Amino acid sequence: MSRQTKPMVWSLAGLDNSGLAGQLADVKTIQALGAHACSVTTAITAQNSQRVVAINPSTTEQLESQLEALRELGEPNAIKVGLLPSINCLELLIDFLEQAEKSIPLVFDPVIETSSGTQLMPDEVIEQLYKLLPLVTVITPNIDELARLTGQDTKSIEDIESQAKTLIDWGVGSVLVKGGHWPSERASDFFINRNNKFWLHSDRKETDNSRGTGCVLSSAIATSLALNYSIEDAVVIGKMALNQGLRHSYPVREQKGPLSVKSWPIDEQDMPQLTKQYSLSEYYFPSLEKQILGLYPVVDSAEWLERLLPLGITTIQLRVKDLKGDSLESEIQKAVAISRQYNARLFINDHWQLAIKYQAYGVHLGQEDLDDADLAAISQAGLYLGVSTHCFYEVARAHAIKPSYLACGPVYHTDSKQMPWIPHGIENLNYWKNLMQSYPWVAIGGINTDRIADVASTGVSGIAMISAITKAHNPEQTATNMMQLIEQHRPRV
Ligand SMILES: Cc1ncc(COP(=O)(O)OP(=O)(O)O)c(N)n1
Ligand SMILES: Cc1ncsc1CCOP(=O)(O)O
Ligand SMILES: [Mg+2]
Repeated sequence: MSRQTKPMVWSLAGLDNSGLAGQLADVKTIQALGAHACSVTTAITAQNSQRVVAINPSTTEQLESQLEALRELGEPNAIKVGLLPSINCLELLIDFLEQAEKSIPLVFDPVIETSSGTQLMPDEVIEQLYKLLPLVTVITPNIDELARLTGQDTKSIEDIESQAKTLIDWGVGSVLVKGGHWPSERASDFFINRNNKFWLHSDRKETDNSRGTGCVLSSAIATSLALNYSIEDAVVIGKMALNQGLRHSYPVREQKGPLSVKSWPIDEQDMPQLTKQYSLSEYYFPSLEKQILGLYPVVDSAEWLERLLPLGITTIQLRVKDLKGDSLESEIQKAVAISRQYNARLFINDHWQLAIKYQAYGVHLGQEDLDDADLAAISQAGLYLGVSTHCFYEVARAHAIKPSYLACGPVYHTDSKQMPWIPHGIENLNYWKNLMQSYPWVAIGGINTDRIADVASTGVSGIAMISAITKAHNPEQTATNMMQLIEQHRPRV
């Protein structure tokens, strides 16, 4: 008997008996992403791809008994809320959430109308929604629903941003405005909460079979929250599930059919591009193509380059945290000169202006560095770019920049830098590398002689480290051993 426990996600939504949208779409998505789905059916809607035949809201007794039965199973790890067809249903949900022992992540897809134009949520419920909003972790309106909820016209990108902010002011934790119906080249969604705001862009998928997109997106977000992902990661995973679902969508009896989510995201083509402003950048960073970065020491002085480059190391990073002004500039200038002498790829950490000034090979930037760096200037100067990533949100952000490599860390525990991240381990390193296959990957964090064979076996392009070399008893000997181990263990293609 398997003892594996799965998180539990409730779909509190309307049943669409044609299986195109609503609760059946939710349940299929939740299960495909690895959680256990439970249902509280708020209405039985009789529909097919052409029309809505009837909407039969569940009675108070039916709702209460479903909640009672599920409550005895234990509180859910997340709830996806869809159609709320009556005031009773809204009030029972609010009571349940207020009486819950802990705060339950709640994703609200405010389905007001079907895509064919039939109103599903009565006006009296829409008017009372303000009572639910402070209990909502994330709401996922489309443009029409955003306009209806805020009572304003949504005519521009600025309107989307300011109306989403209005929902935050009314107490919602986060808002994801779906841009699927917005007349733009890409399908771009806007996210905002009190700490962050960004856009998620994906190419539009040419298909008529797009029934249930909102249900798939919201239940994928709920499942990701149940699996303990942050809200930023959860919306990226949600968009990936949606894109995957669209790729596998199918017609039903030659009529418009549903999306089909098959599994946890495993394909780079489903990864959205994440930008802080609406527009996507148009600059370009050089590709490393088939070049293998190999052993990639991260050092804090030019003197280390003098010691390590004669060993045949081809990639190195200068990461200076304690110098400023002239002494910093002269260290970078010296390091660039030595790297040229050995024809090595020198990445400068953080100090992109000086990297441009002295024409280093490349720059390595973390996510915080990206906020201030002039990426257009780095690109124009022809420098290679490496970007640190730790999670879905950061990978999506890096994907919008298309750097020369992506770094994944910490792979193991590290004492060289304080970070909020749990180490990825080899399994997650493999996941990221297999997911984003068009990029060379660099592994970093806690890598040493004992662990380097496992890391090299993943096929990453570069293996970066600080302490295993700079704190070694004999750094030159250690680096030489590690280069041999990489050579022995890296997969041959
Ligand atoms: C190869 C490589 N990967 C990750 C980092 C970390 O960069 P960053 O997140 O900017 O943190 P600091 O190094 O600036 O502390 C790196 N330097 N190199
Ligand atoms: C800068 C950095 N970024 C992710 S892990 C790390 C530190 C790597 O140092 P070490 O190789 O000593 O663990
Ligand atoms: Mg940095």
